[in-house]
Amino acid sequence: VAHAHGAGPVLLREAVRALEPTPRLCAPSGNNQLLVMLLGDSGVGKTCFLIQFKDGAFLSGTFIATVGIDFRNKVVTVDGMRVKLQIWDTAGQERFRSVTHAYYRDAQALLLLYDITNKASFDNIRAWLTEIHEYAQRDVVIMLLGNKADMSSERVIRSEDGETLAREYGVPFLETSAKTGMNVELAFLAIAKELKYRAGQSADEPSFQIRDYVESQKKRSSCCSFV
Ligand SMILES: Nc1nc2c(ncn2[C@@H]2O[C@H](COP(=O)(O)OP(=O)(O)OP(=O)(O)O)[C@@H](O)[C@H]2O)c(=O)[nH]1
Repeated sequence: VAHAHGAGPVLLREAVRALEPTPRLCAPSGNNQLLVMLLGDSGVGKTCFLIQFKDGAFLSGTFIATVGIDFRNKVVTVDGMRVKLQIWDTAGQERFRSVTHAYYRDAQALLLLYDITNKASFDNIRAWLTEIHEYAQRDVVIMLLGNKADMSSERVIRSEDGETLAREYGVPFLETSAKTGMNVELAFLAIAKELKYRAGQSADEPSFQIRDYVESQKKRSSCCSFV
């Protein structure tokens, strides 16, 4: 019997879905559809992050590990233009890597998550970036996200550590919470803006810097720590 996230027998839903073929994902159908992929270790909160963005809800309770790959669509408005995001939620578990690798090359943007309460998930970010450089498009937009920022009492990775790592790799960084929704929408909007800017870049358009945009828009805390 396989185990989900090393924490008990595989739940029925996972067992059933494991028998299903990997879903066929649509290729981009035009300039207004963007393919975004969520990556990171198992348990960092990728599925919850996507559900929070899509439905404004948080799935608490039993953790059901994603099998292979899943996706959701959401339309956002960026500078007055409707953009359809097709967001692929990948399984963080090692045993599904060969499945998810196959999809990297189609993604225009990658949200790479770690869990601020889990040091291993942060330490593994370098390995994830190595995989990204091996399998993804060279000009893919990458954003580093330190998720579960609501769990301040269990924090083991300081915000500065996330910022330093992101700076080293030249990618924007945000701390997020799939539970409270902190910075969740901002992460997707920043990516959509960056991709739209790249696609429509013209000489008279003021230059858009995703890192400056994220810095100016982000919420530093999910709650009331400075009140
Ligand atoms: N407090 C808190 N818990 C979270 C947050 N995000 C996810 N969780 C919890 O973390 C656990 C794992 O979340 P998932 O979204 O299933 O993790 P995942 O990264 O999709 O895992 P895999 O599918 O195995 O790759 C669940 O029990 C969630 O309820 C968050 O922002 N804050």
